[in-house]
Amino acid sequence: MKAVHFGAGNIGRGFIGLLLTRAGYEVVFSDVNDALVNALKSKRAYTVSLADGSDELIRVEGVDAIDGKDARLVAETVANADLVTTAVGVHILKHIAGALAQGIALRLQAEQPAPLHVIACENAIGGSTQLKELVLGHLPGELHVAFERYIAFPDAAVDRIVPIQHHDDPLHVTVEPFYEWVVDRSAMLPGFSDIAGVHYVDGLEPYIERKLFTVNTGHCTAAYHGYLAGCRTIQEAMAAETVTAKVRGVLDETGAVLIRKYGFPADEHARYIDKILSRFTNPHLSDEVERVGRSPIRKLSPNDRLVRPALLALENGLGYAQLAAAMAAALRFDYADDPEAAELQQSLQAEGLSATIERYTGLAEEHPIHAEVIRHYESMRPREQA
Ligand SMILES: NC(=O)c1ccc[n+]([C@@H]2O[C@H](COP(=O)([O-])OP(=O)(O)OC[C@H]3O[C@@H](n4cnc5c(N)ncnc54)[C@H](O)[C@@H]3O)[C@@H](O)[C@H]2O)c1
Ligand SMILES: O=P(O)(O)OC[C@@H](O)[C@@H](O)[C@H](O)[C@H](O)CO
Repeated sequence: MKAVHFGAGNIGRGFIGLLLTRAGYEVVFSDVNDALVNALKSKRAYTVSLADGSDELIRVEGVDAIDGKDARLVAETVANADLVTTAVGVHILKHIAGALAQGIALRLQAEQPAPLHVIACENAIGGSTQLKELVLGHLPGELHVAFERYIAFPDAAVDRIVPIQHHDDPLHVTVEPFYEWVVDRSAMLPGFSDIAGVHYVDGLEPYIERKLFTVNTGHCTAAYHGYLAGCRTIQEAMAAETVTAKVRGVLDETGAVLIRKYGFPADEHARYIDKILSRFTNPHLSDEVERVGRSPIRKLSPNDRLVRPALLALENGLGYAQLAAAMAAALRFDYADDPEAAELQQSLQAEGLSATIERYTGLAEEHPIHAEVIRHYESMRPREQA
């Protein structure tokens, strides 16, 4: 069985590639980073270590790579694959959709096309569904019926903390021991053999919302407040009581929303939160706040980890003050090397606070959460300069 995986980065190598090879797939990575592609092509293997204090090295074999800039090669590889996965970043999906569509069009030329599953492993609600819409936009109308019949895009939730890597070996990756990959079975075609290690469910929404609004809401809260407090890593941020209180605060708010919406038992959800907090403080990981806070425009967008749970809280008469404080801290994330952070700072300067909140969060000036974000923003100071 052959899988094409878009994105040979941290989660691509440290989670999806590792799990798929263990499940018996040959994995061809498609990436635009020439150094990564060349190293994978020449070594056809890489190593993974677990951040658990052990020295164990896991060797991943049965991998190859192709140049993601070569659309024709990508399409041919997709045409002959049994599975396609992605971990490129949700904002990059539009850039891979064209070559993926070409590969799908090639498959659909066969008299009896082989079914294909495409699973986007991105931190987003409905990532595969978003990719499906992008791919459909590249396919002529006469292929749409066959496309719906033979190509499936089950949504997924993926969870494993993989920081930016700093090793001499550019392919080596250190990952936390914990992992979870949940896939929506209801969107799959008949006859698909389960991938060992994947948890299939019939409704993904509770899983993706629980993951995004707990792991990722808590994580970005630690990153943004930690950044303002001058912390370098999430581990440092979680050692600061003022930051952990804010992380606990947002997780209480999202927890109340999740319990109300999905009926998770409160004690079970409390254990889920504790487990996540212990993952953030893993002493064997060093995860920079700039990685976890990256792309603040995406993180402030209406359907993502801050605004969406705050809207759900408001709708249900629940609290959202700490979520609003995390949004305010995101607006103060002035890390110049992050293009989205730079754009936000520019908008704050040029348009002012209220217009920036409205433009990027979708919360209009008269919205109660908007006022709460302003209140917190004004009470915060910019990052202490080193
Ligand atoms: N790192 C984590 O802890 C983690 C955990 C769960 C989910 N995720 C999600 O996984 C995705 C990837 O995150 P990451 O941390 O691995 O990022 P990363 O930057 O390490 O990896 C992304 C890779 O995609 C490649 N890429 C960019 N444009 C491409 C293109 N057009 N075609 C092919 N490849 C392209 C990049 O070169 C890079 O190697 C994101 O959506 C992220 O939210 C990350
Ligand atoms: O990848 P992002 O930018 O959506 O979020 C940053 C981190 O919170 C994220 O990568 C986590 O490490 C990951 O989602 C854990 O499963």
